[in-house]
Amino acid sequence: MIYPILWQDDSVFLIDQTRIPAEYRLVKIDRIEDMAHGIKTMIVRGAPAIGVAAAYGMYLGAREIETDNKSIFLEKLAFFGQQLRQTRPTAVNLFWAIDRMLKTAQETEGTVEQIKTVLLETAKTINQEDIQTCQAIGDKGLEVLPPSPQKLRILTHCNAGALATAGYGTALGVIRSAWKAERLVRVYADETRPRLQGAKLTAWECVQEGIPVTVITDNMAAHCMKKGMIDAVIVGADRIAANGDTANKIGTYSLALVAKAHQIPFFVAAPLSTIDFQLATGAEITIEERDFAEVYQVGDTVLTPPGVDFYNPAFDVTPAELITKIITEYGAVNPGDLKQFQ
Ligand SMILES: CSC[C@@H](O)[C@@H](O)C(=O)COP(=O)(O)O
Repeated sequence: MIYPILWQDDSVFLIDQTRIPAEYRLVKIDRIEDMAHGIKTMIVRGAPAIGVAAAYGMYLGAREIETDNKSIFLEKLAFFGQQLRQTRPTAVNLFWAIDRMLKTAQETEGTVEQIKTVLLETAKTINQEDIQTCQAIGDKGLEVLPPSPQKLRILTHCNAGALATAGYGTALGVIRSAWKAERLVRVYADETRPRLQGAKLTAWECVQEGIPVTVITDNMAAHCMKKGMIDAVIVGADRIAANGDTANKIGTYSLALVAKAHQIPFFVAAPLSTIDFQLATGAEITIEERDFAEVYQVGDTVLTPPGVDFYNPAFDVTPAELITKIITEYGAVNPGDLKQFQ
């Protein structure tokens, strides 16, 4: 099993996702600044993984605070929370984890040292819970996959796998469960421009587990569907509004449109911590815009002539009506029925 975030010898170790598949390297993180940098530069990425990393980041910040005074401690901890909140705006799990750590600190009785111990335990719990949640999503997802054909060909976008969570994955968790249940014949992985999480990370995870995987460029999906090569689409999510509108990696929306045009079921797999009930619709979701360099170059190779303008939104919002089911750890529901989880 792949675990992208490990707590060992009083430090956090992250699998450096900017290096895979060329190199498997662990980065040791001891300070909150380094965790904030790791999230911002995508050494760790994927909504649930960012949440788990932020939880450990809050503990790393907490242990740097030198005071016995609880009010001063809480004030400094809130400041560290602000630092982490500024790393990436779209994945709500980041904010969810920071808020949970702050609430735990506020509600814990005892000395500052005791609160620090409880915060470490809470970060470890968030880590463990996420692995169990993903396994539950995998099992629940299996129940709603199309009954035929027996062996499915599933298309996914970006990486919503073990690397994007504490382990097992959401969309790729359902795919893993389908593989174990002998309901899967092949994964089609969109390469996912501009950062190529599909070509690099999803393909790497599938190869690790011996799951047959075909990488296609993003603009091949409609063609593959028309040729009858795809039975279902499963993607992850970064933030889901109360009405089921779903922000996920850029390109997810067009994939949902072409799936609808070909009458192919389109599933979103995500934990409840990805649902933001404070937002009525997806129009309110903040979309991260990233460095233009991600668009104008691949590796060190510049693709475009000088004098060109660029636009680089990292996510888009798929309207709820294009989503067949949202698969959570408590079961799969119609996007309009999320309120039952509030
Ligand atoms: C289980 S991860 C779900 C999403 O976070 C994933 O699909 C995605 O869009 C990741 O984006 P990234 O920019 O790589 O963090």
